[in-house]
Amino acid sequence: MRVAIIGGGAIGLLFSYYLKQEHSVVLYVRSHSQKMEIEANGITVRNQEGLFHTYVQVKFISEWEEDEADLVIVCVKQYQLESLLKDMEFIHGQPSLFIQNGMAHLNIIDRFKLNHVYVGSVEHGAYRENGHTVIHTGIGETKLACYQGRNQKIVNELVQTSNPSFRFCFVDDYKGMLQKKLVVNALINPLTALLNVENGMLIDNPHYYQTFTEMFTEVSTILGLDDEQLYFEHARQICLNTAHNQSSMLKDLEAGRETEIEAILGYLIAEAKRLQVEAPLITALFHLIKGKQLERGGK
Ligand SMILES: NC(=O)C1=CN([C@@H]2O[C@H](COP(=O)(O)OP(=O)(O)OC[C@H]3O[C@@H](n4cnc5c(N)ncnc54)[C@H](OP(=O)(O)O)[C@@H]3O)[C@@H](O)[C@H]2O)C=CC1
Ligand SMILES: CC(C)(CO)C(=O)C(=O)O
Repeated sequence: MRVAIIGGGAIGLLFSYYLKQEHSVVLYVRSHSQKMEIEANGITVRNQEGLFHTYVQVKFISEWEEDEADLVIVCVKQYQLESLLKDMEFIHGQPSLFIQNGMAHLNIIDRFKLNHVYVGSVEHGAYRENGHTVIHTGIGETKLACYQGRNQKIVNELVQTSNPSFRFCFVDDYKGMLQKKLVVNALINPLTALLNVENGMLIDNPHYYQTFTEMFTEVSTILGLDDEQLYFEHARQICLNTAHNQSSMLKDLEAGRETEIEAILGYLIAEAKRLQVEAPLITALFHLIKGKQLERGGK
C-alpha cells in the first residue's frame, strides 16, 4: 500500500519507521532542516531492544501530488489540523487516518467535509529526540475505526501489518474508542502537568487520587458513560502501567510548547455547556493549564 504520513513529529517518525517495513511510505514535513536531516540519516527508532534505522522518501508538504497515496495518515497535533486542512484541500478526497488525542478534531474534520475518514487511538508512547530520531517509550497498539465512508481493504492492510511491536486492530465503535482514550488523557494529563509528577503519583498520593476520582465523576457525567466502572478501571490501570512516565502535557509545558488541553478538557467543557451540565473541576484545570502556557510565553 502507498502510505503518506503528514508531520515528522514523534508519531509521524514512529509510523514511518514501522510502516516502511511492509508498505511504501512517503513522509511529508514542513521544515527544510528536517528534510535534509532525514535524507542524510534516515529515521532512527530507539526502543528497549536497541537502535534501528531505515530510509524513507521525504518530501515537503508543498510538494504533495494528487492521488499519491492509498492512505494519508495525519500526524500533526490537534491545534495544527485546521490550518493543514485549509492549506491542503487536495487531501480532502483521499482516505485519511487521524490519530489525534481528544475528540475536538472530529469537529474540524466535520467542517472540511472529508470523504473517507478513519480515526485512530494510539496507545504507544513516543517522543522525538531530534529531527530524525524517535524514542519508542511504550509499546501498545493502534486501534482504528471508521468515521466516514468505509474501505475495508485499507483497514485490513494495516491490521495485517505484522510487526508485534506495532500492531493495529480494528474496532467498530469509533466513539467508544475515542471516549476511552479521552477519559485517560482528561484524568492524567492536566493533573500531572500541574502537579509536576509522574503518572503513578496520581494513584499513590491519596489527595491526588481523590481529585482524580472527582474528575472522573465530572467527565463521566458529561460523556454519559454507561459502564462507568470499566472506564475508571481502564484509566487507573493506564496510570499504573505508565507509573514512571511523564505525561505528554507535562513534557509540553516543560518544553514551553502548546499543549493539547483544548482537544481534551476544551472538548469536554464545550460538551458540558451544550448539555447544560456543571463542570467546575475540569473548568478550573483547563484555565490553570492555559495560565501556565501563558506564563511560559504560549497562548
Ligand atoms: N507522542 C505520543 O506518544 C502520542 C501522540 N498522540 C497524538 O499524536 C498527535 C501527534 O503527536 P506528536 O507526534 O507527539 O506531536 P509532535 O509535535 O511531535 O509532531 C507534530 C508534527 O507535525 C508537524 N506539522 C504540523 N503542521 C504541519 C503541516 N502543516 N505540514 C507538515 N507538518 C506539520 C510538526 O512539524 P514541525 O516539527 O516542523 O513543527 C511536527 O513535526 C497528537 O495529536 C497526539 O495527541 C497520541 C498518542 C501518543
Ligand atoms: C497515556 C498517557 C497519559 C501516558 O502518559 C498519554 O497518552 C499521554 O501522556 O498523553
